[in-house]
Parts: sequence; structure tokens; C-alpha cells
Amino acid sequence: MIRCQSLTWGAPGEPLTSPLSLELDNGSLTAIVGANGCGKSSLLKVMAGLQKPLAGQVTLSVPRQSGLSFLPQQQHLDRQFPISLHELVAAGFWGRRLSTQLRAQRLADALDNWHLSGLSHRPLMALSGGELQRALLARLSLTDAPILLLDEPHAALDELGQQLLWEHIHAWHGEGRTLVVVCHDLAAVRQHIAQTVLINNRQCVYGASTELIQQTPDMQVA
Ligand SMILES: Nc1ncnc2c1ncn2[C@@H]1O[C@H](COP(=O)(O)OP(=O)(O)OP(=O)(O)O)[C@@H](O)[C@H]1O
Repeated sequence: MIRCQSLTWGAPGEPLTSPLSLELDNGSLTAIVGANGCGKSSLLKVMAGLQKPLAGQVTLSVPRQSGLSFLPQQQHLDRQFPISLHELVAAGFWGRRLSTQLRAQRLADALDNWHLSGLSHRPLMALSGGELQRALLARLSLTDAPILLLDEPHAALDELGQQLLWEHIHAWHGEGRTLVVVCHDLAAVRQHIAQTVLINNRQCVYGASTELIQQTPDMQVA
């Protein structure tokens, strides 16, 4: 469960929207949509505890440190950092107690699932945007956190990558996890995510994705 109570966020003295009060149930799958700069990523960071709200609070049903995993946008990653793809992915085991054998098996499976096996020793700086995105998603897939917050997970992915993404999102949802997904692909939101938080004209509205995206003139999809 993620509960936002009278929440505002943004630069000091400049809240991006009117206060948001919202409760997302355990096991729910929710999109956050809206125009560039409306505050979607900032809201996700406030939910993750990575950014302080201006007012109000976020309460989670699990401890934030062990119960929540966050997929950042890849431009926040330092590609010069001297690690290889499989070391980045293996960071998804952080905080988990698993035998060496189980780790090796799960890591191999994650690399395979995200079509990364042949790239596992590549340094981060030698990966394409789509390869790096799949690596970040593979890292997320190794966590057992019940709450997953994904910031533009479809970014840089080709058609196959997007298919893998939505298969995994449905699988994680099927496991009973709570997911919040910031997404610009409105057709995909309508197809895959039933509930949406729409940020429009500095207001947050929560409801059925099909209706919200249809009703808002500048949010129409082809
Ligand atoms: N560190 C920061 N310092 C100052 N302003 C910031 C900072 N991060 C974001 N902002 C501003 O806050 C507003 C909301 O940013 P945010 O990244 O949440 O938007 P968004 O809806 O996710 O946009 P996009 O769709 O372009 O990713 C923007 O106007 C942005 O310029």
C-alpha cells in the first residue's frame, strides 16, 4: 500500500500540483501520466523517499529500505563508473541472503530473460541505450521488494524490449506486488494499466486509464 496524504512536491515554495491524497492498494498497478515537467518523476522520487515533499506525507505498508525498489531514468546513471553489465545487474541482490549457487543461477536467468547473456562482461560505457535499459530492468527483476516504482521503463527500448517489459510488469503484478509506472506511451498505458494518476493543469486526478486519457484533450492517443 502507498498512501499519499495532502502531498505537495516541487521546488521550495513552488508546489507542482495541488495537494494529492491517494491510497494505492497492495497488489495494485498504477500509471502516472502527464506532460513534460508536470512532476511525474518528482512524485515517484517522493514516494521512494529520494526527495522530500514540500508538505504532507507518504506512508508505505513495508519498510522503505527493504520493501521498495526504484527504477531510475538511465540518464541519472554514471556510465563512466568502472563496472560491467553483470555487476550492475547483480546489484539487484542487495540486501538479499542467497547462496552463491542460487545467486549465480538467478543472475544467469535474469541476463537470459532480458536477452543480455552475450553482453554480460561489457563495461557500462560500451552499452547502447536499449541494452543499458534492459540491464536496469534485469537488476530490478532480481529484487524481491513488494513495491516497485518504475520511471519511464520503456525509454530506449525497441519493440522486443517493450514486449519483454510489459510481460515482466504483468508477471510482477501477478505475484501480488504493488507497481507504479511513469509512462509517456499512452497507448501502452491504456492497453496494460487499468488505473492512472493524471497530472494536468497542476491537478492530479486518479481514475480509469481509458477514461482519463480519452477525456483530456491534450492527452489523446492516435
Ligand atoms: N533538481 C531539480 N531542481 C530544480 N528543479 C527541478 C529539479 N528536478 C526537477 N525539477 C523541475 O521540476 C519540474 C518537474 O520535473 P519532473 O522531472 O518531475 O517532471 P516530469 O513530469 O517527470 O517530466 P518529464 O516528462 O520531462 O520527464 C520541472 O519543471 C523540472 O524542471
